[in-house]
Amino acid sequence: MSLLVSDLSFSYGSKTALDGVSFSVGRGQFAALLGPNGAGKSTLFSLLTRLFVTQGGAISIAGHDLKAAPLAAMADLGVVFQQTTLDLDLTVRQNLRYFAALHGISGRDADNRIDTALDRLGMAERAGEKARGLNGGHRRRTEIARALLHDPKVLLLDEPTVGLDAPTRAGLTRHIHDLCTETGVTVLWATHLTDEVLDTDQVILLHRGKVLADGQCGNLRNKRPLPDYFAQMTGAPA
Ligand SMILES: Nc1ncnc2c1ncn2[C@@H]1O[C@H](COP(=O)(O)OP(=O)(O)OP(=O)(O)O)[C@@H](O)[C@H]1O
Repeated sequence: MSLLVSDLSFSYGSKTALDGVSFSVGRGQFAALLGPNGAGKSTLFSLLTRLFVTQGGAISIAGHDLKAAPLAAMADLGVVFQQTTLDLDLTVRQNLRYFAALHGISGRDADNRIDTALDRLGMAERAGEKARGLNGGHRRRTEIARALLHDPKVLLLDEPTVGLDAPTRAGLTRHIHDLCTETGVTVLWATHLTDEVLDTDQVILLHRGKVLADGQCGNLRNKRPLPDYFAQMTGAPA
């Protein structure tokens, strides 16, 4: 399994945010972490990215236990945070070069990786543009390209389409699905938007800190529209 989460729990003081969360995602799988506001998605991402320290349970990334082998685990992890983290005064290529350098990648190797990543995201022609001049969708693509530079085996995206219009959202969602198929990268995509999920995707339905359902979307929804299934399971509108 590329991503393994076992019996994970986390509390903010007396407030339980995650309660015995377990799931696994296989290589090249697109998994949607679906949950209404307050379900615990951001807390889970904070634990997966080591912003928070795990209180109970375990996380394994590409076979590396996050606690026992944090550097190896993080080397196989790419992350796209909800808030943009680009330097708007730098060009797309400069933003990516800076990140590559942080990973010890420089020179021709860095440039080759940057070209490949930008090409994959349909951003090759924008390499010389300042990030400030890009629209929201292209900024997101730049961040995804950046997250792929070090060839991670697992890519986490925390509500990556927030603030984007419908066609841009659809394009980005399609791109990431293609990426799974073409490169074998494993994706965990947090969202509360059911139209970003395909029937062949794995759905991990999180609600009030617990996994309510985990399976292939088509099987879970069983011919019902996904928003109906989501609403029935969580009591929240999709
Ligand atoms: N710093 C904090 N202190 C106390 N409770 C918190 C804190 N951060 C989150 N919570 C609570 O923990 C639970 C899970 O929150 P979390 O932000 O992980 O959910 P989420 O699914 O990411 O929601 P959203 O989509 O609104 O970000 C919620 O009940 C939330 O109110």
